[in-house]
Amino acid sequence: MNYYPVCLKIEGKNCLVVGGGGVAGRKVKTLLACGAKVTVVTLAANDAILRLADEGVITLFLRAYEPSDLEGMFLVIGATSDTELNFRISEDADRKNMLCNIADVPDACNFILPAVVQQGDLQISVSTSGKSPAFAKHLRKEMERQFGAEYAVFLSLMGAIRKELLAQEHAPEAHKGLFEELIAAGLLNMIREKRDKDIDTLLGKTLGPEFSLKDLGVEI
Ligand SMILES: C[C@@]1(CC(=O)O)C2=NC(=C\c3[nH]c(c(CCC(=O)O)c3CC(=O)O)Cc3[nH]c(c(CC(=O)O)c3CCC(=O)O)/C=C3\N/C(=C\2)[C@@H](CCC(=O)O)[C@]3(C)CC(=O)O)/[C@H]1CCC(=O)O
Ligand SMILES: NC(=O)c1ccc[n+]([C@@H]2O[C@H](COP(=O)([O-])OP(=O)(O)OC[C@H]3O[C@@H](n4cnc5c(N)ncnc54)[C@H](O)[C@@H]3O)[C@@H](O)[C@H]2O)c1
Repeated sequence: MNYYPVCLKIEGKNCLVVGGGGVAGRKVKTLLACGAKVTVVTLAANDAILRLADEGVITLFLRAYEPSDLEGMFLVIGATSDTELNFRISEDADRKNMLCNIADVPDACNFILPAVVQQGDLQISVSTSGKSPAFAKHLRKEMERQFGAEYAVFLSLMGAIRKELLAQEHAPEAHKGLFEELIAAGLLNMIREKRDKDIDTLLGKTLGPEFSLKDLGVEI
């Protein structure tokens, strides 16, 4: 079976995590990093989760899970040590057509989590379709060595250029060529080697004199 890959926008959305141990803590962290409004329901919570609740960053209910906890939630992640409960959460979510991930129980998930390489706005997700999470992690670590901080700067610059061009006119075909030219000319390498003068020359030649690192507000 093929999983359908997506990038979910969960900013401002209510997301529920059931469980309060180390695994739940990791899921809470990634949900928060994507701007979700996180609620945790758990019998007991570890220090990291208690601290987030004290700081008002998450909503915490220290009690057993109830099906009504799913009301108004965009997605649910189950990370409890109770196998029977994990399947019950999955069935409740299924009845509501909700997104549901139960940590380490692919049969109870309608989405699974990939290993993620993150460098600024660059995200590379690795999934083995559940065949080997350990290998997904291994590839993530290998790629983290390959994709350094220059990719984050490169995407800031490409994003700023693209915003400017789109504001000027809507000509996707013309823009596409310009982006390809910048990439083919080795802009990424220039950033890696901090060749700011060469970058300004390339931007001026390809896009026009009004394009420079300073004008675009990007520091390398
Ligand atoms: C990628 C990552 C993301 C995350 O969890 O956020 C993730 N698992 C990670 C680590 C990891 N998990 C496990 C090990 C021990 C070694 C091993 O078993 O390989 C390690 C390695 C370690 O910890 O070192 C145990 C394990 N995992 C699953 C099962 C059950 C089964 O396969 O049936 C069992 C056996 C439980 C048991 O023994 O009973 C199932 C799933 N784990 C997934 C994701 C989904 C498929 C992802 C894919 O398509 O590859 C899926 C299907 C569902 C899900 O959980 O979403 C994260 C790495 C993050 C990172 O570091 O970058
Ligand atoms: N993906 C991974 O990396 C990974 C690694 C280890 C374990 N796991 C899986 O995730 C599960 C959780 O792992 P953990 O290390 O965080 O376990 P843990 O024992 O530290 O935490 C389990 C949590 O579930 C809560 N809980 C139990 N019954 C509950 C109920 N009825 N209602 C609400 N909360 C309840 C407990 O209070 C506790 O906070 C494990 O059982 C295992 O299946 C996943």
